[in-house]
Amino acid sequence: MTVLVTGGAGYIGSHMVHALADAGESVVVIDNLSTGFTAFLPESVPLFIGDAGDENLVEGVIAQHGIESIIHFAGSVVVPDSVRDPLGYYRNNTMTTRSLLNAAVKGGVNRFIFSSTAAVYGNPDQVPVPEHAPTRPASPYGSSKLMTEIMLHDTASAHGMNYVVLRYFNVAGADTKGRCGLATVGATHLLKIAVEAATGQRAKIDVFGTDYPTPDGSCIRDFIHVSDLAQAHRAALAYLRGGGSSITLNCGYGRGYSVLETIEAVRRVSMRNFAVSYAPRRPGDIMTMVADVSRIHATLDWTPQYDNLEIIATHALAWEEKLFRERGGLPQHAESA
Ligand SMILES: NC(=O)c1ccc[n+]([C@@H]2O[C@H](COP(=O)([O-])OP(=O)(O)OC[C@H]3O[C@@H](n4cnc5c(N)ncnc54)[C@H](O)[C@@H]3O)[C@@H](O)[C@H]2O)c1
Ligand SMILES: O=c1ccn([C@@H]2O[C@H](COP(=O)(O)OP(=O)(O)O[C@H]3O[C@H](CO)[C@H](O)[C@H](O)[C@H]3O)[C@@H](O)[C@H]2O)c(=O)[nH]1
Repeated sequence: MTVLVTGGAGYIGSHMVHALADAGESVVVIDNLSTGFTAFLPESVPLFIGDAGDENLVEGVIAQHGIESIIHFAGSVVVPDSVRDPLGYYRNNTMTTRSLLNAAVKGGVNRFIFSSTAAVYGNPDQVPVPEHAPTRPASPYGSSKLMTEIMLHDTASAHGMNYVVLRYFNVAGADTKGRCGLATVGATHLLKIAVEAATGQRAKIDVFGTDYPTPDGSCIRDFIHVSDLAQAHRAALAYLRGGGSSITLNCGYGRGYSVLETIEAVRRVSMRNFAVSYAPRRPGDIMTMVADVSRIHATLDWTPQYDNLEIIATHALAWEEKLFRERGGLPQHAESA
């Protein structure tokens, strides 16, 4: 009963690996380390450094380790990069998953959990967004994930596989034991930028757009703590092991916070009054993105532990302070100090 985690050395994947290992599961990782870190992994977990789309590698790992389920995080994740390099995103997200699925089918793996994204919805007509909302991705990143969802659905129907697609909303926070967190150089996530400002690595944070028709004029997001997200995957695994049929689920808390509220939360928990400046809207931003979470709660045995913006901000800050200390107090990017 071994679980294969692709992209297990990355931000979310490493939390998944720790959650599985903490629960006594047998787990192996395939990661090409393009954006991952070996230091995030427990020493007891075998790491195969290679491509999740390398069918020979995957078939070998499936056979050698008796893989019963695959949790697939490996991929490229930066929305603006996908606009510049759509074919790179279709290769590393869509084509890689096609090869991975082919190896899974050949190896007889019939449980598959896939990291999808709220970006598949594009600009939603209704908020909170239910899973049956129209999918109109506004970027090649979102399209590459939606194409993968479709491919997974067809493959599962043809080959007796069951899957859970998890559409993540805004993932944030870090492991409470400090074992892993967001360390990607150049990450642009709001909470990451805010904690970089709070630790003095940035002179200020820009708020992209304060003229939206929202209560305070800034965009609204549904933040989910990365450790709760990992536990949602464990619940999805239990659901599939219990004979659950294929399903797509939103992963969020179902509650939105504005960009300004989020920055205020980081100021409060850090007790540092870093500068905030108002900047024009960021092209392509969606005004309000909040998950309808009724289906995930009706389907999975999952109770979030960290559904609180200040707790998420506290954990993100603690992780950033650790990274900053380890770099000897040097900012992540020379240009941002
Ligand atoms: N972070 C978010 O807010 C967010 C939101 C929605 C969905 N997701 C999805 O979650 C997954 C994980 O995202 P993350 O934030 O942890 O990103 P990440 O970049 O930290 O992790 C991706 C991991 O996959 C590895 N990888 C990339 N391509 C690979 C390949 N072809 N073969 C093997 N390994 C490969 C990288 O080295 C890295 O360890 C991605 O599929 C992403 O699209 C993330
Ligand atoms: O320095 C910053 C950074 C972000 N923002 C704002 O904060 C909000 C959130 O931005 P993020 O970049 O943190 O996240 P996104 O909502 O754009 O995208 C994230 O969530 C999506 C799902 O909703 C996708 O999964 C995507 O991969 C993931 O990065 C946006 O309004 C953005 O304009 C700022 O104002 N200043």
